[in-house]
Amino acid sequence: MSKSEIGLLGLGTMGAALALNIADNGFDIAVYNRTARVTQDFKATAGDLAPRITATETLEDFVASLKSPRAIILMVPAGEAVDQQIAALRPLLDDNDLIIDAGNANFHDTNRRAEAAGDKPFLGIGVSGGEEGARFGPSIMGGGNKASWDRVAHILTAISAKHDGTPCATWMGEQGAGHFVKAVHNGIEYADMQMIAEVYGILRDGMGLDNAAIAAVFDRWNTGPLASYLIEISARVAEAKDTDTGRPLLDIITDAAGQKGTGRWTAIEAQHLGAPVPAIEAAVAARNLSAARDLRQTGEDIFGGAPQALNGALTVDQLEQALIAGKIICYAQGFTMISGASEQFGWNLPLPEIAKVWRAGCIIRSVMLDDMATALSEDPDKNLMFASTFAGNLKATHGALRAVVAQAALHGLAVPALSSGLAYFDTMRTHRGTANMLQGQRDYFGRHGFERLDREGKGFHGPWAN
Ligand SMILES: NC(=O)C1=CN([C@@H]2O[C@H](COP(=O)(O)OP(=O)(O)OC[C@H]3O[C@@H](n4cnc5c(N)ncnc54)[C@H](OP(=O)(O)O)[C@@H]3O)[C@@H](O)[C@H]2O)C=CC1
Ligand SMILES: O=C(CO)[C@H](O)[C@H](O)COP(=O)(O)O
Repeated sequence: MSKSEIGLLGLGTMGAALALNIADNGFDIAVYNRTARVTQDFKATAGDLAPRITATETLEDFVASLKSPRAIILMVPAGEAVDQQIAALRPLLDDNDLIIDAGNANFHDTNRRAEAAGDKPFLGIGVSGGEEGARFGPSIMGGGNKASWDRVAHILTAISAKHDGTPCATWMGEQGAGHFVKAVHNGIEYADMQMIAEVYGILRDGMGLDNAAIAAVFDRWNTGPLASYLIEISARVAEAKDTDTGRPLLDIITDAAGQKGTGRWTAIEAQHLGAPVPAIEAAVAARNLSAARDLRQTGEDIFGGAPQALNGALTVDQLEQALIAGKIICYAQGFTMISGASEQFGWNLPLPEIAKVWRAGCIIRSVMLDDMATALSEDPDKNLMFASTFAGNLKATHGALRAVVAQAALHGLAVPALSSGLAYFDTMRTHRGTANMLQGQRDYFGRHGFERLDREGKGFHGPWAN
């Protein structure tokens, strides 16, 4: 039997879809899964693609079924599972065989694994698009040794999404660069989803729209500047009916969000980098608070439920404008963070290419990313809010964002991501800020010293110093 060009370990939601995508693009692939029955079922249901798939039930057979030098994709949960599989595979592999971690790894882990691999090839690649993207074309953010990327680039570009014919698969930089970019992608995903959820809350609780009407609003927005995968699927979620009860699905989904950690990694790393991403931080906090359902019930019992009807205080068009502004502000934060990491880690991350690779296939794909790619190509170092296209958009929309945040506050409708975005925007257009007070306080209690506007130098103290 002829040997396969590539191997894939981990036939869960993403791995199975990715393996079919690889086979569908004409590559012979060997697969292995910890639970052998899953492998058997996978091959049995692969239909026309089955002849391209070699199903194996031991790691030894898996490795033996691959062409040398081998390339093996891991698609298992982040953390220990990746380390376990690397440890199990390495003794069976030759020194120039390539291991590719294609799951959502913390980039610090990827850096560590790349170090530990030494001269043995190792890549960490971020894959986005959910199950459908993995099956028919994900967005791929590669990281690690460039020569190793080049060995498999023909496969990764073939299986990736295409935007106007351009593959959405790009090498981002050494070591954990690909997983870092994927984490920021997911952080932006969290913020984008949170802002849509906040607007959904206003439509539902503030304006009294039913699910069908909310779906119609999202569908309409999906034909304008907000056109994106997340707006599109929000309409589908809003209109869905539960197959058991026939009730609107949204009405029976528990209001407690799960999370696997990528948004949290992004928020933590942003703090380390000193490149804050408040919209993403607000989105992570909102997920954490959503999970505290009992506590929220206690709050409602004590204070009464917060949401009140808006009685015409806002229009649906203002919500659309607010979401446009919030989205620009949130992406400006994400790209600023990427820029900070690029400098800090010496990665030279290609910001315009990152915007391009997110234009198709991934969860945050949207028409706006095309304009972002253009703006970043013109000046990758400029905060996106200040690029002429987006400055123009913000001038036209920030009034609506302000109205939405203000009316939401007055009517007990929590909008943490939108309001943090507005605060970021206002902070970033205020030259004379308020940190002079912080510096005065720090000097008062700790002799930390301050700089003066009227003199050169550092380490000045207030009159309390003596
Ligand atoms: N779902 C999504 O939308 C996306 C997920 N990802 C990332 O892709 C990776 C896989 O996710 P997903 O496919 O959703 O996960 P699933 O839970 O669907 O599948 C997990 C797979 O990993 C295997 N596995 C779990 N633990 C181990 C272990 N200790 N050793 C060996 N194999 C193990 C499972 O095998 P078994 O059958 O034996 O349990 C299964 O094949 C994760 O890193 C995830 O964050 C990335 C983008 C999108
Ligand atoms: O990477 C992804 C999409 O890009 C995964 O779907 C990820 O699981 C989403 O994150 P979380 O589970 O924390 O919501």
